[in-house]
Amino acid sequence: MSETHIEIGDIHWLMDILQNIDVGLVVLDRDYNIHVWNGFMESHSAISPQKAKGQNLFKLFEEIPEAWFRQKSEPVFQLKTRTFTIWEQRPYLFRFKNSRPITGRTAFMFQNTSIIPLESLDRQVNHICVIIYDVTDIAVSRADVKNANKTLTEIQSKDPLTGLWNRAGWEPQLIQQFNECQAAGNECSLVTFDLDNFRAYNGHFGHQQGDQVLSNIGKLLEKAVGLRLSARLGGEVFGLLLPGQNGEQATATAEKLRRAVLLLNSGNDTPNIPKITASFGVASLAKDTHSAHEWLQSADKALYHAKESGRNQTTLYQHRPS
Ligand SMILES: Nc1nc2c(ncn2[C@@H]2O[C@H](COP(=O)(O)OP(=O)(O)OP(=O)(O)O)[C@@H](O)[C@H]2O)c(=O)[nH]1
Repeated sequence: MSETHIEIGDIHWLMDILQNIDVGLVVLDRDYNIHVWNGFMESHSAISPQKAKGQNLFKLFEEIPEAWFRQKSEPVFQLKTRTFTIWEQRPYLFRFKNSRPITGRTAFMFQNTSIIPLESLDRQVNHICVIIYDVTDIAVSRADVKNANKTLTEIQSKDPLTGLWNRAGWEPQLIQQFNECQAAGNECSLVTFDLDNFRAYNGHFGHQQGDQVLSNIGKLLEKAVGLRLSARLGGEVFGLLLPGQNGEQATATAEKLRRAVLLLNSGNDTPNIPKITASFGVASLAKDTHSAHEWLQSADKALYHAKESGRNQTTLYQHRPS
């Protein structure tokens, strides 16, 4: 076999590899006209090499932002260095349909690209090669992990029965309100409330109906102050923040809620049967309230007082005169 014969064989193999390799290969000249368009590009774009060759890249693919792509390619021509684009910055260079069977949930193919200089015999770079990698699997699984983390955070911070924050989810809101209102000198009040004799209610009506009551309380709170500011702090204990309300106004809001809780008994007028009622503690934010924790403790003390005074009532925490 002569040397020339082997070289021709090599080129033949190289052409085969170029055609069949599972990455996109595109050679462009300085005017961004296409010189090479391999099998990967043909099968994903449905444009044959015959049709692609000689065409201007930006005319053939109008979705490619010209200024951005030129900025990525010019250093390759001028400095003979490689440059890259990654899917996190721009999901794709060519808008190809996603053809992956497992990660088929995304409509398009995520791509990373490398742009490499092609030197001619006189060492000039008049052509560049754009290599396109399909990274859809990586991008989709990264998005799956992100979504799973989001769901996990939600599970950890939300109460599934009422849809309200749980204590862990609510604490950051409480701390934020505390910090913001203290810094700005704005009024804000905190209310905690606890269903009365709920053990007896559960004992009489069953746990499932007890759950329904808790869920209805959640709806009342969502309607009254919204999901962001209210929480189920524990079994039958709830909390809500009332920005802009001083102690007196917050007491009026708590009383309104207390009456709304009473309305959950409609249809249950029989004497000696447990009724749904709740006791409320209100604490306005005072200048000498040192922490969100102390604020919550003040509301809890007021709630304890309401319980001790006979339940189904509201107590406003009395700050020491300054
Ligand atoms: N149905 C239901 N009941 C719950 C849930 N979480 C806590 N409870 C019930 O709430 C009741 C709380 O009982 P206690 O702490 O004795 O309080 P109480 O009976 O409400 O009495 P006071 O608070 O003193 O008025 C218990 O019977 C718990 O089982 C829940 O998710 N669903």
